[in-house]
Amino acid sequence: MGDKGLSFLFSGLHFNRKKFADDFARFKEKNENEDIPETSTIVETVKVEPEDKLAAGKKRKRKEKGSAERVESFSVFKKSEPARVVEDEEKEEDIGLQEKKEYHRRIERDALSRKKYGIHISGHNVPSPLQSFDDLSSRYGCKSYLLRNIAELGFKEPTPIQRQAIPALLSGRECFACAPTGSGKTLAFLFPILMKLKPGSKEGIRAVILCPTRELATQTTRECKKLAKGKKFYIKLMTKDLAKNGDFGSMHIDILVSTPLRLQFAIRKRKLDLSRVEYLVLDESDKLFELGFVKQIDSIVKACSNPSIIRSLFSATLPESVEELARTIMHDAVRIIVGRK
Ligand SMILES: Nc1ncnc2c1ncn2[C@@H]1O[C@H](COP(=O)(O)OP(=O)(O)OP(=O)(O)O)[C@@H](O)[C@H]1O
Repeated sequence: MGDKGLSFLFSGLHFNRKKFADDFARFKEKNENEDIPETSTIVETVKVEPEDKLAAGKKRKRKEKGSAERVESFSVFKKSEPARVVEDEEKEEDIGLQEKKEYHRRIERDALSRKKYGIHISGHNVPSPLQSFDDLSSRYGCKSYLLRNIAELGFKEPTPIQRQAIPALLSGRECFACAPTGSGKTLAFLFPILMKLKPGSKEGIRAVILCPTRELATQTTRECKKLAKGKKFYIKLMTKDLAKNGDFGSMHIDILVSTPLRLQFAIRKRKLDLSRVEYLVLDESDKLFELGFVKQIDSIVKACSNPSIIRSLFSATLPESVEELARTIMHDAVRIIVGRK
């Protein structure tokens, strides 16, 4: 480092080299030994440059932006961050609060509606009952052909069991429904099946409806066909002949209606495959038990091995045996009782 450099920094100062000869020599020696570029030495010695540089940098920035803006933006930046967090939290709280309010309003509305129609439920998070058949399109995107068919059949309003069982099944919940004879249970389980299944699929049987008697099975098949009018659903009634001689491997069936004995026979003797069944309905389950079909039902439930199957039990009365079965075969079921148990 030359003397020029030093004298530039300390210009205006008189430096007595004689008086400080020793210090000067040591200072010079140190610099020469370290072999560090001049500027670094100055930085090291003066030890103010980093701050100065920072200040200079800041000044440069300040100049570019203008001081008023800088102060403002700085203070805005400093204050706005925490403020935004608070705002966000408040917003979230607001949304949370609104959701909670909406949730409680819905609970109240549902409770009033259920009271009005004599619907009693148990199970967690039970979907709202239908206010009208129109809810099916607004809430569940029901196809217009189904609503048209219902209108053609002269059904204007859903019956109480339909109001609660249809949304439960459409929400993918297993369902255990008890309502008096003639209260429209058939439509309550057929409607969600027709809404959810793709018609004319070649995947095999995807819905099984078990009825305690041949007459009831025939009646249910007829009703199902009426409701499905306009869509190419393969809806089959398990007749005696079909159970004995049916070539189920080459047959298209979407929905199968049967009595337990015939169905069990077809499973055993005709290798009927029920592994793709998505909906299994035990209609008039109280009668199914009265007639002693426990063993057959058991093997049918086993044959319907699809893990995502939705099982439902519909019944006019609720004996302990039916409740017991419901508990053993259902998961997270919604229990619906219309009127008195
Ligand atoms: N929403 C509705 N509005 C008017 N009539 C209806 C409605 N739903 C079903 N029905 C009619 O009510 C009658 C009884 O219905 P359904 O046979 O389904 O009753 P159920 O509860 O299954 O009786 P059961 O216990 O004898 O099987 C049928 O003629 C059916 O077409």
